[in-house]
Amino acid sequence: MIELRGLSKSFGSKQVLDGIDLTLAEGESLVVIGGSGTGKSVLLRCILGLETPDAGQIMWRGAPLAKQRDAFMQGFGMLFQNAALFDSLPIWRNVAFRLLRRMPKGQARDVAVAKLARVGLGPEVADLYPAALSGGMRKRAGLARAIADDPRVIFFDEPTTGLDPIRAAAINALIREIVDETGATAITITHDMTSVRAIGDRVALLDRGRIRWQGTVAEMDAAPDQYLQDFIAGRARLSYAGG
Ligand SMILES: Nc1ncnc2c1ncn2[C@@H]1O[C@H](COP(=O)(O)OP(=O)(O)OP(=O)(O)O)[C@@H](O)[C@H]1O
Repeated sequence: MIELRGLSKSFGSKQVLDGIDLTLAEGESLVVIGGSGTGKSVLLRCILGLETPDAGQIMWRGAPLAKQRDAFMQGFGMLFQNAALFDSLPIWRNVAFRLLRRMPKGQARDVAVAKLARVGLGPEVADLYPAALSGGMRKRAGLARAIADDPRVIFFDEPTTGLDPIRAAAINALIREIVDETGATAITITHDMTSVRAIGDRVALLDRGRIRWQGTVAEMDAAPDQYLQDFIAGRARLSYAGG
């Protein structure tokens, strides 16, 4: 459904992506992991059209994504790293942001309240402003916004950053349920191995601009790649310092 072929991107003399090949089937949940600064965000930004790759292609449903950008974005939802809610808008308007462009206010509000319920937030939250919500609730509201327009493709950017382990586990479980329920194709970027196991069908490890390893979550633990195993276990080696 989404296919990256030989995707490369440099900033000045720094080659960030160096020939990424990655295929994602419809309804699949892919988790991209990798050390800080390995280009995970740049990869997402290329798919979103916010960066122009130097080389390579991004295909969607068999044709170049760049030529179907509007159709892609219409069926797309995203949970941003820090939920990225608009502070000046009540929660329901944040959730209904896109819906308000194409349906009456009352109807958009009803959908927003239903999506909030799906992520475990009651109707009393709808009229609160983001500042009144805890970090976990903001994440849930961000998730409600991501699914408000029933997307076919969802990106989750560091979904558990800033949450305690129990709230992180709840968000991971909720994301997995939503991905299963909607059948949406999902790409998640994370450092959190608990998220990888909870959310992913497949994992791709990004290292020095390339996909160093990819396979199913089940294959990951037995994979004979030392760096992958150190990454999973959170083991440091001197050779990784600064890299
Ligand atoms: N617009 C830009 N101009 C110059 N360099 C950039 C730009 N965007 C990203 N980079 C560089 O590209 C590299 C990869 O950045 P990216 O944000 O994709 O890493 P990441 O894997 O998402 O890291 P983290 O896990 O820390 O969020 C970094 O060295 C970063 O400084």
